[in-house]
Amino acid sequence: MNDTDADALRLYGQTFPGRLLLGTSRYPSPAVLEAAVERARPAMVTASLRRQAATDAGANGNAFWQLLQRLAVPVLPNTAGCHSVEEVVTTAQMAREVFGTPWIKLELIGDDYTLQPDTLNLPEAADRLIRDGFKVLPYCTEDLVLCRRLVDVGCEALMPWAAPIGTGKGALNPYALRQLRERIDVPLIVDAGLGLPSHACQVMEWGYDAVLLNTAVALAADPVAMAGAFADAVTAGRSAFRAGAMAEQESAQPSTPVLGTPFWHAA
Ligand SMILES: CC(=O)[C@@H](O)[C@H](O)COP(=O)(O)O
Repeated sequence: MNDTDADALRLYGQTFPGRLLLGTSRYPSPAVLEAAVERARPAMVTASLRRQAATDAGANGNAFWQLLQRLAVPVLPNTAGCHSVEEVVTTAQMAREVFGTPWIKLELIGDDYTLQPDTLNLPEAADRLIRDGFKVLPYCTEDLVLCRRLVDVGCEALMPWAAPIGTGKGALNPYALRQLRERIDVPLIVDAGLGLPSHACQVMEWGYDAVLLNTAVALAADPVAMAGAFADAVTAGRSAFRAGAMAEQESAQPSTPVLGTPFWHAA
């Protein structure tokens, strides 16, 4: 086992080869999506039972399923568009049948304008899914108490947002995200709102375990190149985290200390 294998992402006891997860919506074409996935080699790709419709990326339903199979990347179905616990449970059960996987990205939307998760009902939804045998990755906010509650009901990994979905703003609340990283022991995947590779690198430097993103790649002028840039940024951020960052200083510190007498004055 080399160093990379030893540092592999582990979720619910399963090992993944990378730390970038990619969404599959809003690409200019299925061919571009395929090329972006080949470039980034994501650990998982998300798929929405409800939204992956004929109009999405110009693909019809069947073509999309065939494309997913060609990609040969584990699929993470999501419950995008669900507004109640009952809707979540039904959608997740259908997704399990269709995609043949117990993995589910739990999305329970509480506000249609901000697409903010319904933080009050999320633990109940997660609890129901876990009791039903799902491996649940809940899309949540950076609220520490909510995250603890999700862990309490059995979530073995969480997906706090950086910013609202599709905004590309990067981490809006660095303080809370860093606190969360320090206070929660399960793997944390930053999901939503990352717009630049530097945003992804930053959260990885803070010790986040992975990132999930869609819009920043799909809507880039060159999605394939941007997929590669994000993959590189995630790797760099992880390496920096493992290397251990220096402590910030409040004042200048000479990087070349001046000690003793210069050798040319010594004689
Ligand atoms: C793909 C997916 O699951 C999205 O719901 C996810 O939240 C990505 O967000 P961005 O599009 O902001 O990257």
